[in-house]
Amino acid sequence: MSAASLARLSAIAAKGERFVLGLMSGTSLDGLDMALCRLKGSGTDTRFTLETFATAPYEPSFREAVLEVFAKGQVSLEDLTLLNVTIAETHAELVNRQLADWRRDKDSVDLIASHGQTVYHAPRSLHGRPEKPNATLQLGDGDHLSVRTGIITLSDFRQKQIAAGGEGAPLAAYGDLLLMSDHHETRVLLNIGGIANITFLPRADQDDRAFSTDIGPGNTIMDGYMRRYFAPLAYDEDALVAKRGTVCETLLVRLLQEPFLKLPVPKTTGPELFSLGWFEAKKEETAPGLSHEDAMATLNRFSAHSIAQAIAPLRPDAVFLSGGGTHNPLLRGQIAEALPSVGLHTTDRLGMNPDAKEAVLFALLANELVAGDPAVFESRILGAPAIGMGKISLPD
Ligand SMILES: Nc1ncnc2c1ncn2[C@@H]1O[C@H](COP(=O)(O)OP(=O)(O)OP(=O)(O)O)[C@@H](O)[C@H]1O
Ligand SMILES: CC(=O)N[C@H]1[C@@H]2OC[C@@H](O2)[C@@H](O)[C@@H]1O[C@H](C)C(=O)O
Repeated sequence: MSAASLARLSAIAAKGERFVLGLMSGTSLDGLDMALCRLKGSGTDTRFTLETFATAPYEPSFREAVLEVFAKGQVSLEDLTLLNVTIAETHAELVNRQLADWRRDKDSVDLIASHGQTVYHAPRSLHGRPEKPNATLQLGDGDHLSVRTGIITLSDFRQKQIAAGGEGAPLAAYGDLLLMSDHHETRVLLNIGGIANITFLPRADQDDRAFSTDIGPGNTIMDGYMRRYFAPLAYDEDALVAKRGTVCETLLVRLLQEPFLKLPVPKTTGPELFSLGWFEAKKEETAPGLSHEDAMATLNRFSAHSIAQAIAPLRPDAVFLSGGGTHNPLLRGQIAEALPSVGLHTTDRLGMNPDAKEAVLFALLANELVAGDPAVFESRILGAPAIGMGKISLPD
């Protein structure tokens, strides 16, 4: 660790304005989201501008390598060890290429904020062993990213949150609270990625606390089904397949009986639970001969229904949508129909690009670690400790 790098870090912390590149690779494994953010100040005084955003799609071979271990109970330890480096090297290469594309010098980026790739999420509610801890594993080591890009990198944000008593996810509440809450409007921010999650942001005169929670599947089972039966398609673009099918009500009722959906909030989950295997077992029990189109129609309705069911009791004034599910017209339409008295918008309306939102949230967490005060979160978020998150890697 050189004194020069440490001095640079404290100079960055002291600046009035920082450029932070947020990196997010979610459960859909479609690519690396990169959000270059300009952040002024910190805490509730944070002012944010999205300078530019891009998603670099993954090569099929990279994606397959990740899928070898992704959300699996048993894997090769050698594969896992190699992937920790491969993911970081791949992300570093994508960052270097993207910065060149944007004609941004690396010295103009103060920090990288890297989420890494979740390969296994194991809160107690999922592993079911009360004597064991909450745990989660994100690969793509920050040291490799930092050395290969030459940029100070903050990474692995979830571990400290678990150490301080959380489940390590969702972390969205921290950023949403600082950037998106409103004095006069009770908001729900709904992100539909592989898994769907919400952040509840009560208006000032409400006694409730803010919280983030996973609520069930977004696209992950639909994507799995498409990859299995409609290869080489990786997802149901514009819901073309689901729109051709009819919902199987018996199967839908069976899917909605999943105990996770009834657990109190906040809670987290992942493709470890909501997998293609989970769905196919229930389909075999209730509707073995179902056509692929009907299966996709049922899955689409299931995501919409479980999402609406989680939001309705919160009685928000407005819901703001982000994530890849924003682009699925059938899913969006069904959510809107199931919540007739609530305005459903995308986060565009709040000045936030819906595809960039999660990458931005990690940039914001990095900004808080170097320049913020965790006390700003004290007693404000249910189930989420007031701490700064992220490990610091220096390039030399
Ligand atoms: N035009 C479209 N039509 C239908 N679905 C789409 C469309 N565009 C994107 N999607 C869906 O969005 C998914 C990608 O979403 P996103 O990038 O938000 O997920 P993620 O960040 O990987 O997930 P998570 O938030 O769970 O970690 C795709 O896999 C696909 O299912
Ligand atoms: C363990 C993990 O990576 N969880 C992700 C995933 O993707 C959506 C949902 O499941 C959410 O809990 C989380 O990501 C977002 C960014 C979060 O922590 O807020």
